[in-house]
Amino acid sequence: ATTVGFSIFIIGFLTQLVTTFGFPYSDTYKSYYRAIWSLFPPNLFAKAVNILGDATSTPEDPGVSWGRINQCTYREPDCVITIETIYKWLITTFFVWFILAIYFDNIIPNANGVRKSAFYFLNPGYWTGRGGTKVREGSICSCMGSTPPVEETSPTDEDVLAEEMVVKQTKEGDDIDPSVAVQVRGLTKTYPGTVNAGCCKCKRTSPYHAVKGIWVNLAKDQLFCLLGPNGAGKTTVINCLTGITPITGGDAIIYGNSVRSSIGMANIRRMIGVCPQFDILWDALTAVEHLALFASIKGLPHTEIKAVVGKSLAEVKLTHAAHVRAGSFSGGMKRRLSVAIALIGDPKLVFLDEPTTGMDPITRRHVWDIIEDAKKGRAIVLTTHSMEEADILSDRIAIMAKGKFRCIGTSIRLKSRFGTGYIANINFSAATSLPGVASRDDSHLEPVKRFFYERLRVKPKEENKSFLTFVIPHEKEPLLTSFFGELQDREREFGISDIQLGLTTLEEVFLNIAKQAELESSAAEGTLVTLNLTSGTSIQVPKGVRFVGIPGTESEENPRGLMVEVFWEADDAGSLCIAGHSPETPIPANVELNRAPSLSRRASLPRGTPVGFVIEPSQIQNQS
Ligand SMILES: Nc1ncnc2c1ncn2[C@@H]1O[C@H](COP(=O)(O)OP(=O)(O)OP(=O)(O)O)[C@@H](O)[C@H]1O
Repeated sequence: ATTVGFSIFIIGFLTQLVTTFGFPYSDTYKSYYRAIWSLFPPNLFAKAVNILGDATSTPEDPGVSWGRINQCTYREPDCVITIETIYKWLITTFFVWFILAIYFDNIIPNANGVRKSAFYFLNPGYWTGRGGTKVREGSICSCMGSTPPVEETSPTDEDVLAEEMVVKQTKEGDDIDPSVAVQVRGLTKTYPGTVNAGCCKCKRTSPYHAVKGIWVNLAKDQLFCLLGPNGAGKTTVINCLTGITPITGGDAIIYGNSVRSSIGMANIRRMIGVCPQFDILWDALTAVEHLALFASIKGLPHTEIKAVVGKSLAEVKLTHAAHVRAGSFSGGMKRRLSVAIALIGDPKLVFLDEPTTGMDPITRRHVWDIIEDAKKGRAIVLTTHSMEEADILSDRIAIMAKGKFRCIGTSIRLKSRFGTGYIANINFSAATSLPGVASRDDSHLEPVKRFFYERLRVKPKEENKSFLTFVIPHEKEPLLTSFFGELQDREREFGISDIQLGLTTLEEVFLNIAKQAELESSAAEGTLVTLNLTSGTSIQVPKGVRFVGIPGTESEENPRGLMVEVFWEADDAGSLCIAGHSPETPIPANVELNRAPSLSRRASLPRGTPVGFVIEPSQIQNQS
């Protein structure tokens, strides 16, 4: 901006200098030169100053009065322009530049690539406020704007497919269920890539398909949670639904308004509240000033603003900092203020993008209560990396990865479909587990471990002297009633103080889904990570793989070679990384071995790095 401003200043200075020396306001020059030159107001201003100078250079000169603004001074023998004409030109060019500024402001893409069509003003909807024009994205230069379409693929998950069918049916009938607040119809978003325009051609980085066709109905009075690893596309979905970034394909209908239409988007903006992922606050404004500003933007009557702001501040526990500038707030205080801004003015739809990031546990729970209360009478879309938050607040959850929904449903449904089963926690009474009382070792655990193994064929996942944790697969479900009945009857005999049975956690579901997505994409793209085996060697394995065969381990004793189970965890950024691996075990006899690399980009690997071969989990599970 500084460079542009400085350039305009230099150009203005030069053109005025040229005007002062007589160009083009004399008979020597054609009239169309003067017309073109006069389109730039500083040139006219320079000419007007010249005329005034000529009219007042000596005490005898008469000057310029209203009565003589249409007359030239005697110092101008070739009188081609008067002060009156200059006034007319200045007024006309003011309107011309003003209209052009509005026009270019509409058609030049903003920071997020949103723009209107070049002929938006020809659409009657623009003037009548009905229908509106289509919101466009990308540059007005065609070589910069074209992006390849997203490849259409059917969802592999039955619930995601069922949701898509429900939306498609209502879309065809165009009668949206009144309980639906938002209907997302095949939303796609492709970032066009960055462009470097050379003198002859455009150079661009490849486009990126951030969202690849999402179909979903979001109900009123419910909180819909979007989960997914970093880069899954959650924020992009929110940005598309709030009009921050234009959608590439599909549509979304929010309370009857399409996000593709400029008027629809204007209506949507009036009924939504947004807490963006990164706080957009003014350092110089206080908390009260922020809330009062947003309350008046949302159209709250001035008489109510003070009370509403006070209530909002109390809800997010910021009353003590009401008159403190936001620039001196801690990260957690800024998030709370952003949440309060999103909820002010009673919006019908609220987007909360990772609202509790950086909050301490007490404040976080308090904000959860606020969000829970806020569900009444509105729909909420939440993204979070906290599985606890998702579990507590969500009515429905969708897990996204690589721009697609991988699963959708209630927390219980996801846990029962994608979790490994049930978790049983067995706590032992103090008498048996306290050191020095009954036993110093953990021999009291053995009968229970045996009991679990004999009846359910499961070994403990975690153990210490006072508790055992078992993961029980779904397929053992029919045995569980009698099993736990018997365990309860023998509680005293085993020294058990407490038995807890629950579904596996949402975190486990999340990791399973993320792993599956990583596996798919690594197969397609060739993403490999190094697995350092405890035996000392290293192999490359596809990200997210569970069972992997180790090349070069075939021996007389183990003719099929050895394999390991790889354990994964999410790092702080939400990406999958290796947490460890199981001991190396012989590959079972009837596992089908496909040693051919399934990866397309082996050439990019360091030379001589062995690549583990993937063994389908179903083949291993069939063994047990
Ligand atoms: N303006 C942009 N131009 C190009 N690519 C972008 C742009 N914004 C986002 N992306 C890419 O789109 C993908 C999805 O990004 P998005 O921010 O929606 O992910 P997310 O699921 O919200 O991640 P996080 O959990 O880290 O917030 C990422 O790979 C990101 O790099």
